[in-house]
Amino acid sequence: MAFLNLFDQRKLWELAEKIPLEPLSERKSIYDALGLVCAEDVLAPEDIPPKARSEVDGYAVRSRDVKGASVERPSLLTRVGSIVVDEVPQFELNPGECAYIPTGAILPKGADAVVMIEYVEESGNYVEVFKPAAPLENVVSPGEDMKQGDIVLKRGQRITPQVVGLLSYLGKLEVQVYRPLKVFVAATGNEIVEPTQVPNLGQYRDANSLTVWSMLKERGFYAHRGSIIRDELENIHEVINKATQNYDVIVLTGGSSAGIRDLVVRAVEEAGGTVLAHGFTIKPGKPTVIGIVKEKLFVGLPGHPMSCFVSASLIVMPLLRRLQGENVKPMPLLKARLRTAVFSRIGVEEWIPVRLSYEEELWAEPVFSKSGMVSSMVRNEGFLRIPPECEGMEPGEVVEVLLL
Ligand SMILES: Nc1nc2c(c(=O)[nH]1)N[C@H]1C(S)=C(S)[C@@H](COP(=O)(O)OP(=O)(O)OC[C@H]3O[C@@H](n4cnc5c(N)ncnc54)[C@H](O)[C@@H]3O)O[C@H]1N2
Ligand code: MOO
Repeated sequence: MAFLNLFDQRKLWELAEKIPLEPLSERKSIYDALGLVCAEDVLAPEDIPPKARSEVDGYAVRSRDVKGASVERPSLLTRVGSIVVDEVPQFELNPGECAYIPTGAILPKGADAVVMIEYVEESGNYVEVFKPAAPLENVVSPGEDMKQGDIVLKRGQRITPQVVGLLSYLGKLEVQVYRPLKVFVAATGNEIVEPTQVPNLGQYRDANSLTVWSMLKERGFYAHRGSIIRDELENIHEVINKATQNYDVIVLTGGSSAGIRDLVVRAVEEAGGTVLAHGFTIKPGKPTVIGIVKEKLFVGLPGHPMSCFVSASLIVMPLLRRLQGENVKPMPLLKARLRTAVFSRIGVEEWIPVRLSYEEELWAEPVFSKSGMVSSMVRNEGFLRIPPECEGMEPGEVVEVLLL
């Protein structure tokens, strides 16, 4: 009987270990690498900054000279120069001396702090300083940002816009990245028709394969959507077999449950594959299938649109990102106070769509939803987590919410 032994979704990485996919890597321009996963440790080629640099517009000083300075008892210094932002100062500060310095410029020798321009008054060659400056105040020391040889980007880190900026700053214009896994996605179901078609009564347009295809593309995977597959064992296993020739991952939606038309598990076995898990401890998303066919990953997602989306978010995307070489961190959960009571079944981690509002603190209001409803995918702003050991939660309780 199906679903007597549910796989604990929190042990997903144990499944990942059993999947024989090794991502290949290639060198790419950093400007074509956004969203991909870094396949090397990138080291800082030199100390950054190479010389002490001012963080503000002000006066470079010797901190000792301005110790105890105040409006009543300013320190009087001699201005011996004015530094230009892209030049190395050619003079040194002796005791009692200061120099104008703009934000970003290199400090002259002898200076160890900068006083912001707001706290000084200049008259002729003299400068009155009304505020003390601690050693290194308003200064970035040599190598304080990055030391030569520091790992600034780790293998497994995703190339974000910030990473593109950092690598540009370092002049590292190419980076080794993992090649995106190639994923084949298709919907199964005799009642499912193409989005371009007008459905008859009892037919519905395909939402699922396009939700998953979009999620994959958003995360930088190479995703191809195949045409809708009829609920016939022969058809399904033929599509799986063919897809294993060109793709690393095959994702089918629908037919994953226990009904007579739910043929996905049988099709995996017919294609010579092994089912590693059928049924997970999450709701929606329970009937998810994970298997291996011809050394490729097979995923069967539930047909109910909400279940398909939740399973794709909590199982498929983390799993594929991990197999893609990414160092995947647990998804961050927000704390919110629950508006109305929710109930659940022990042993299952339930995800309830919620709307969020802010009244002194964050509040989560459950949104009415059923797994088979399509609008629930969009009507919510997050998912409230009911832990497996919990039967429900009371109004006012602090709960965890995932933003998807
Ligand atoms: N006797 C049992 N019945 C069901 C169980 C169970 O444990 N025992 N589990 C339920 C759960 S939970 C889910 S989730 C669904 C999943 O079923 P399937 O994966 O077999 O999905 P289908 O039967 O193919 O479709 C379900 C539903 O979703 C609509 N659908 C399917 N594909 C699409 C698509 N691409 N786009 C939009 N909508 C789609 C389909 O028309 C059906 O209404 O099973 C429960 N049953
Ligand atoms: O687990 Mo199903 O995925 O609730 O609707």
